[in-house]
Amino acid sequence: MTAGPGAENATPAIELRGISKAFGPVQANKGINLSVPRGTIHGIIGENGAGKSTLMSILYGFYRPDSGEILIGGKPIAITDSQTAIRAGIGMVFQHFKLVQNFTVLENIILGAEEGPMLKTSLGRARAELKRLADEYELQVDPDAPIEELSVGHQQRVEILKALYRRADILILDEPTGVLTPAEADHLFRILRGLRDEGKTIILITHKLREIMEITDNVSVMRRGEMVTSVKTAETNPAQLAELMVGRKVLLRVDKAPAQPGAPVLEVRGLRMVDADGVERLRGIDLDIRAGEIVGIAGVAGNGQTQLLEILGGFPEAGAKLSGEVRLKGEVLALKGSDARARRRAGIGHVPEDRQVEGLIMDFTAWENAAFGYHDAPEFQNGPLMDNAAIRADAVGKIERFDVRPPNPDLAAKNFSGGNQQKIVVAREVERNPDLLLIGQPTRGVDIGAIEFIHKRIVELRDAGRAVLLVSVELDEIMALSDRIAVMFDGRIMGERLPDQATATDLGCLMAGVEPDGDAAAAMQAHDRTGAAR
Ligand SMILES: Nc1ncnc2c1ncn2[C@@H]1O[C@H](COP(=O)(O)OP(=O)(O)OP(=O)(O)O)[C@@H](O)[C@H]1O
Repeated sequence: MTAGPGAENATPAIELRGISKAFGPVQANKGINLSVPRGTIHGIIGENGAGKSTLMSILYGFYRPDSGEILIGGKPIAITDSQTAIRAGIGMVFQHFKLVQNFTVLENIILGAEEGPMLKTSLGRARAELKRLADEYELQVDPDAPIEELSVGHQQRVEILKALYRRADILILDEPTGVLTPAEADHLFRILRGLRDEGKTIILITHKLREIMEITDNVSVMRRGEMVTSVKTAETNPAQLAELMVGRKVLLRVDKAPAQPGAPVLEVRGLRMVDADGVERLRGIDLDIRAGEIVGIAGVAGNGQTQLLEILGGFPEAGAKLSGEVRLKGEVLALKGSDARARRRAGIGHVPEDRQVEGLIMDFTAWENAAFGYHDAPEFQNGPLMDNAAIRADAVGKIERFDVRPPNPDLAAKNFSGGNQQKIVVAREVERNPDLLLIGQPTRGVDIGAIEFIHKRIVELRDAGRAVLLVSVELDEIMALSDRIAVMFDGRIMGERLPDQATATDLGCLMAGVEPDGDAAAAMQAHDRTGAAR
């Protein structure tokens, strides 16, 4: 890939010199130097906790560096807050969007821009400007739709539009494709290339080496707070980047023997769910998982996978009406009410899709979170009391075995990087050796070294004769891990495939609600419709 037109310009768009930042004993950034040429897409990669988000938060004025200098367009600048960053032409699209959910698209776009260049614009002019940007950059969204009614892909469009509305020249995107469907990710990349080609500078943080190879001009690698190297993308390859990131060779595929399925562990019959608004989310699910097998559920987010996992895990949405039958090792599970702890006691481990909301209590420490849901287990009791020393000792072992960084059991969950938070949840659930492991988006936001590790643990659990239900929007992950693939669309299972017989096109059609023999155009339309749904 060649660099965009502005790449020859000698003054870099961004230059960081000797940036350092510590959080207590953790040195998140150590003397970072980085130069990003104008009109290029620059990838930043690194393991979880390497310091990428910290560095970008410094650039966006969220944190002040302890030392070092920032130059934008060759001029030194003190970025004391995000308003200063915005005035310097920097826009940021966060991993967890910062939109006001019950405001409309237009309201979100103008919110906070009052102090910016659009100070005196009327709402009418703002609307016209939004339409112009949306047309020019193919970022169509309904200006009057409340954010909460948009799919995540469309919410991300709003974030990008918001930055463009503020005349951002430099756009930072933190893990932008983690929540997108493959089609949405392709669309995003087309937009980023367009922005680059008109001279804007883009920084892309991602764990996906495929994306780095596909879209970036240059890539910088961080490791343990330091900048290891910056290279031209055309002059490197995924294996080399993986090694630079992790400091050792990484297996970029899953190594597993054929499954040897045993007796049924999970049997789901005619499971239906109507949510509190009367919308039917599950329309009669039949699904079996046997001991020693991994069944992967593929599908575009929002087609009922979340509800299925939540119901099986024992915490259905409030007000949901459920019917059908679920058996675990032959025993019928009560569908009424919500009792995640009872499900865990019955032998169901659960790594929820959204670790920050359902998997962890963010203000609690790592050691408390490592036992969360199991704290009433006999080994954690001392007479009538909880044995905190035992819980803590157990957590220390998990942190060590799962290489959670920093290995500090007393740190609050919120102060770990996303990938390390995920390791805490996975360690807690996998190490209980459950009969059935429910695992949703296990490697979202997780670095490749840790992905390799988490995938290995899942396969080991299977090889120990356990059943695994995997839900992931990453088709690669589904194909690599599953012994059987079920595709969900609109609350139904559209079909099942064996991974060695399934092609991405075949699965893509089923994910769009169309039998693979069906009309391709209808498939695409259906796919677009699901993209717009929640
Ligand atoms: N507010 C904070 N308080 C304490 N420690 C923090 C804080 N923010 C970040 N850290 C620590 O700083 C280090 C760098 O974290 P950072 O989020 O920058 O990593 P990252 O490379 O973006 O990781 P990921 O890929 O998982 O998002 C980590 O060890 C993290 O635990």
